[in-house]
Amino acid sequence: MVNGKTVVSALALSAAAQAAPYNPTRTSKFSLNQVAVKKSSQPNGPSAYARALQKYGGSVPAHVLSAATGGESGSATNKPVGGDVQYITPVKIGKSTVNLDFDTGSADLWVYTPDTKGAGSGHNNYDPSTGKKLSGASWEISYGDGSSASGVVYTDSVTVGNVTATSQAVEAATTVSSSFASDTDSDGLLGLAFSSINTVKPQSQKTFYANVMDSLASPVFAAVLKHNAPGSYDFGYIDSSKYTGKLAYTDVDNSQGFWSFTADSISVGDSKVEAAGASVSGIADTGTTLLLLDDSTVSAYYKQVDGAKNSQSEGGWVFDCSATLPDLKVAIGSYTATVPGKYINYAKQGSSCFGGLQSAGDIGINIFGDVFLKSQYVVFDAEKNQLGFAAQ
Ligand SMILES: Cc1noc(C)c1CN(C)Cc1cc2n(n1)CCN(c1cc(N)ncn1)C2
Repeated sequence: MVNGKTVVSALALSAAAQAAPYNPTRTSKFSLNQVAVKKSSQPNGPSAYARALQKYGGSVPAHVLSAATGGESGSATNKPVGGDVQYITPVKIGKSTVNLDFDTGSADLWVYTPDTKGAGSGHNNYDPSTGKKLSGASWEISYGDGSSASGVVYTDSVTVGNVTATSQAVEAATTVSSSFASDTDSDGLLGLAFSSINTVKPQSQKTFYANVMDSLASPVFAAVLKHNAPGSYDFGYIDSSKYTGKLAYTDVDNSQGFWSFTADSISVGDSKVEAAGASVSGIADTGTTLLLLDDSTVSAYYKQVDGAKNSQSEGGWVFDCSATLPDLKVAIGSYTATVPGKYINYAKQGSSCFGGLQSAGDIGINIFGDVFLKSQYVVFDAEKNQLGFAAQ
């Protein structure tokens, strides 16, 4: 998680495995929900076609949806790397294709170029020859784990799935910290937080989502992160084939630039673990690997795990790898999001296993990172300022 002023810590394990070369995006066929296919008095073939497909539960190809609504939509496949440490998605920028970490906790789209110092080899570079230099502009960002990057800015065409921002600010790194330089799984980040925390100076720039929102069939995107399996980022539509039950919507507080929401309670098994009756606010953050909650909630959770201990030497809560971990239930209005206990057995670490639920420490806010998000289909809606959750 990042905000313009301070850096917040996000525990993450970087056991980054080498990412296999990554095949390009395919737009996916999908069944439609929530995207009104306009009925009109004038004949509209694509609308009639989309409605017919929908009527019988068929999937509506993105190009048909586009023609029917006049709006863009598309889906890009993401892939977990390093043991669910991060999720990378192919993005076309100008004539380059790079694999980016989509991050709903920050608002800068930054990439490597051949001029990036210390980046070494192993990254796909953006070739800025297709871009237009944003004269006098610079950026500098630091993240929760102390990693950082900085550089200059171009504008260029950026395509995710088959959705294109024609003049997107592309932040070219001249310097990156060592943890990025050695992370050959990721060629940079694509920020999906609110543009208010974009770090470009003297004039902050809009995120990819902010730039395409008005051209989308529906002004939303959805994050589908999975445990150890490919998922997707869907732009401009909601794909009801990717979740069960109904989407539960909740208000977003974007005053700090984040997708911040409030959970009414958190329970382990049948007992509530947060201070009785206290609600729990936090941010939906695809760029943070783990689920970070307040100390008391985390302690109460691991109290239910035999032998769990908060180890200084191991860097957090660890337990015997054979332990059975209880599910964690997050009540959001009348909906309960359930994080399976097995997701909280995050990774083997020495003779123990390291918890996917850890203390948020002195961050001051809770971070619903990938360990939480990979149990949910999450709709991000900046027009209605709301988040939608449903079980994957
Ligand atoms: C990804 C990742 N996550 O943990 C590690 C380690 C990695 C890979 N690592 C070697 C390099 C790295 C570090 C970060 N990233 N990539 C992505 C952005 N980071 C965030 C985003 C955000 N919303 N909140 C906090 N940090 C920190």
